[in-house]
Amino acid sequence: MKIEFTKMHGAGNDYIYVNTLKYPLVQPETFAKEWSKPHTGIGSDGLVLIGPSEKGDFSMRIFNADGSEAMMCGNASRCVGKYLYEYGLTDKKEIALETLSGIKTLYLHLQGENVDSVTVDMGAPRDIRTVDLGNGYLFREGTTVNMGNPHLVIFTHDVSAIDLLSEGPSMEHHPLFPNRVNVEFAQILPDGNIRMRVWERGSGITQACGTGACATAVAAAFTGRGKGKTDIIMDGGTLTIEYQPQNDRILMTGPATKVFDGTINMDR
Ligand SMILES: N[C@@H](CCC[C@H](N)C(=O)O)C(=O)O
Repeated sequence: MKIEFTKMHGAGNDYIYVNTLKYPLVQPETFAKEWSKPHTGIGSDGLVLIGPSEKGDFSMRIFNADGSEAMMCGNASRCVGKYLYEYGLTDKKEIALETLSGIKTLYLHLQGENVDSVTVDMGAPRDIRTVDLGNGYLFREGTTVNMGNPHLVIFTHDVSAIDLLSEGPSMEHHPLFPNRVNVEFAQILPDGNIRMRVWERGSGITQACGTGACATAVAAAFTGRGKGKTDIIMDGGTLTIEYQPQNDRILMTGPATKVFDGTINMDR
């Protein structure tokens, strides 16, 4: 049996996308782990399943590279919009996407026949709090924001100086977060935009994180560092985040890029 997949990325956050309307996958956790490996698999930050929905137009499920399932993925939601439109599953330019953290509305921006970028209504941030990380860590304080999935945002004067490989896991597994957490290190730039580097729960260092970019903009506003519409500049690209506290919602805009199509031979 063969399974077709598409490799896509949003600002460098790369996933393997499978249309489960065509290829229903059992045990996606195992495939997420196996296929995400860089040397022996396809290489990715995880696996995304595109499926049917009774509540929206389509659904999305997201599995990290370690096989754990996440409730939401900002970068993948934009790529799902591109996939649905360009592979002819819909001709809508406004799509209701069901995720484990509710319906997210995608607004597709076309260039000719192709989807160039997507704006996602990410809904309302929750659980916004200042937390004391305690002694024995590089940073004492952080801000938690739940964007459907949990984030810890830590502001610093120089993100380039952070050793992500050691600071990331130490925060992901901090006792304050029994379900682990995604970690963003953020630096406010002179123009008010934000440089951010991320350690993702279940996937490690990634080039970008959509929910993390939203969490960073919210944390900046919460701690008096923010502005309404902010560019979050990550290692793999930039997302524009518009936080509207009065409407309790966040709009995320950014690119969606196809890398290649492939086929996996399951009989090998
Ligand atoms: N890359 C994502 C978030 C993916 C899930 C995350 N690692 C989690 O476990 O919550 C994004 O773009 O939002």
